[in-house]
Amino acid sequence: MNLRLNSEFGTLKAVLMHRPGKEIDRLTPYNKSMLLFEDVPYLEAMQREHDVFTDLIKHSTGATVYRLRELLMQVISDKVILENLMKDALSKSGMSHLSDEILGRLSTAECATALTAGVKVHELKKKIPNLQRTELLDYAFIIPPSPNLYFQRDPIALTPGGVVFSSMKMEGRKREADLLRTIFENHPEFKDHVNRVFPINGHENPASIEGGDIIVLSKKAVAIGNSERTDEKAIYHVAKSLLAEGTVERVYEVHLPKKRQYMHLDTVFTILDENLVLTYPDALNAVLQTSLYTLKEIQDDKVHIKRQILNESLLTVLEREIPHLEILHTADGNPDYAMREQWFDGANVFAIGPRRVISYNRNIYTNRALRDMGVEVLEIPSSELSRGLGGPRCMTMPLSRSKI
Ligand SMILES: NC(=O)NCCC[C@H](N)C(=O)O
Repeated sequence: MNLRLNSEFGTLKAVLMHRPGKEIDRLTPYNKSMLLFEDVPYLEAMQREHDVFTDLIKHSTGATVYRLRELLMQVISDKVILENLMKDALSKSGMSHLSDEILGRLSTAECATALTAGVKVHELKKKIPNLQRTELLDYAFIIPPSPNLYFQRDPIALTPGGVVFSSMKMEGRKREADLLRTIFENHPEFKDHVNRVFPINGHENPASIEGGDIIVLSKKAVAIGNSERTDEKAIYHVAKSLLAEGTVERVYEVHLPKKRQYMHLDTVFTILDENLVLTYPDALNAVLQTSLYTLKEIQDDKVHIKRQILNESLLTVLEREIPHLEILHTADGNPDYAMREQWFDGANVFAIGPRRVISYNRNIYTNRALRDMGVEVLEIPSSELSRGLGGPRCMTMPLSRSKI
């Protein structure tokens, strides 16, 4: 599988998803904000909604749906990989020294759960009865949970030039990128197809970037949101690496308001066809300052890029990149409904093919506007999935699409 994507709307052939699991049950009214949720979801209902979503993708496209948990289990059957992941997960609570003891008592499936849903002290005491660490509270996490894992769009991104492994901004999501990177760099199905664009050197990188901020405009152009989650430093490095690779010729940095409802660029607009974009009303006209990175020269193996501040709206930029551009506004531009539906990711539909999208059923005015425009809209239930504030695009990581 060639891990590069040239469009946002080519017919879907393979996608990575994560069915919400025990990590969701870790959310309480007290930790939900820190873990980036608006409410405490009802896990079983959430799983039912997610199953509808997955089945719909399979039946409407015939695409292969890869499951994060299965890939993780396959990868951690290698003891060294598991040890590294476990030590790293425990390091956040200063407990790496417990790694061998934990690994000696947990099955592979239990390890996968520990790495995604976290582990609490009282749970560990059941497995390791002589663990008497009085300084630790029974209900404290020894490994923190990753309840946002079902938003597979964010820990990794595929571009025309290769793979970006995110460096997540928020503490509650940092470990997701480590899991995904370990999977893609070690799983036999993927490891030989990863051309890593970011991070460039080693694991540690102080810059932050999340997949939801990366939108492929065409084979030659990529837009990256400078947002609540993604900073200028990361964009610079990704731009440099992409431009040096040579497929992409233009990288746009789009400044977004640093607000939760616009947390990533894909909360503001998505591309549904070669010339159709769905967007929150006026977002493209707003003063979203945009910079353009292009390649200056490569001399003695040193890559030099040029950054140009563009005094034009994102709309003008998109019109240049996407010939005959048509713009569709969420809720057909009605300000109240657009605002309500923006909160539940109205613009964040998932394109499974040209003018074919999967959308939350709750965004009724946006879905109506899409259908009026001739877009096929497949709806999924959204009472629980939406409590984490992310839509169908956020929940999917396309790995392969038909070429445009
Ligand atoms: N691409 C996206 O916009 N993803 C949604 C992520 C929601 C998650 N609760 C977060 O705050 O990171």
